[in-house]
Amino acid sequence: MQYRELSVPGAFEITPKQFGDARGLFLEAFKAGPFVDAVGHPFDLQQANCSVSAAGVLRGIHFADIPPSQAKYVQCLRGAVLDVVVDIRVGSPTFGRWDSVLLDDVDRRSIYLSEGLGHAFMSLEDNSTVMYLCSAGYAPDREHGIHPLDPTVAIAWPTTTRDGAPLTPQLSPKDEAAPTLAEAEAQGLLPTMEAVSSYLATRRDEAKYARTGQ
Ligand SMILES: Cc1cn([C@H]2C[C@H](O)[C@@H](COP(=O)(O)OP(=O)(O)O[C@H]3O[C@@H](C)C(=O)[C@@H](O)[C@H]3O)O2)c(=O)[nH]c1=O
Repeated sequence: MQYRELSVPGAFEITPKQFGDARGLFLEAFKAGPFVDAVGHPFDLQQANCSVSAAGVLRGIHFADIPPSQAKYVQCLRGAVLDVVVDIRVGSPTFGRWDSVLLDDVDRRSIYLSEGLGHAFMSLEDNSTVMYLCSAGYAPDREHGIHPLDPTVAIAWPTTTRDGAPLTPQLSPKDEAAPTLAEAEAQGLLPTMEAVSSYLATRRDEAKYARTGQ
């Protein structure tokens, strides 16, 4: 299992080792040790989600108020999605930057997004099945969105499926009505880098105390 930090700090691509045999294959989908080594504190599992999406479905860009926000460890069990992380932390040196990982049933990668980051994905084929672990329970009143087609963020969403068929983005009414990044910032909805850093420092201190007693 290999962790690679993306160009948005706090987000990682995780590539598992797959063991194929006559029966099929096996892989470790999540492991606590490598996670702590890469991220600096344990993953606090509070909820696991699953969504199934037709080709072209575009979910996000979503984020939750901090503290505690909601960190996510995402994988695609069937089909393929382009999974995107957006730096929406006001004061971050990489504010507004996005990065992506192809999650599919071939390489079976995961992406981890720490607290305070924006998350979105587009399904690249029918029935793409995404499973993700969350560090906090769903709190609808604390969830927010940014329009995934905001031209300032300018995410390069795929225009075709893996087979080359054209894709039309399909958004929920809630995501269609979401503000741009600039509007969300003006409305005071975005997390600050300071709040994120302070929350993560507490998580790391707690983890160190649990390990060493000091
Ligand atoms: C996210 C969520 C939704 N729901 C319900 C609310 C609603 O009726 C239905 C669909 O919700 P949404 O339209 O918000 O689903 P969706 O657009 O798939 O939202 C998800 O998008 C991705 C990108 C994320 O990062 C997730 O955290 C989550 O925000 O499911 C829950 O009961 N629990 C949950 O944790």
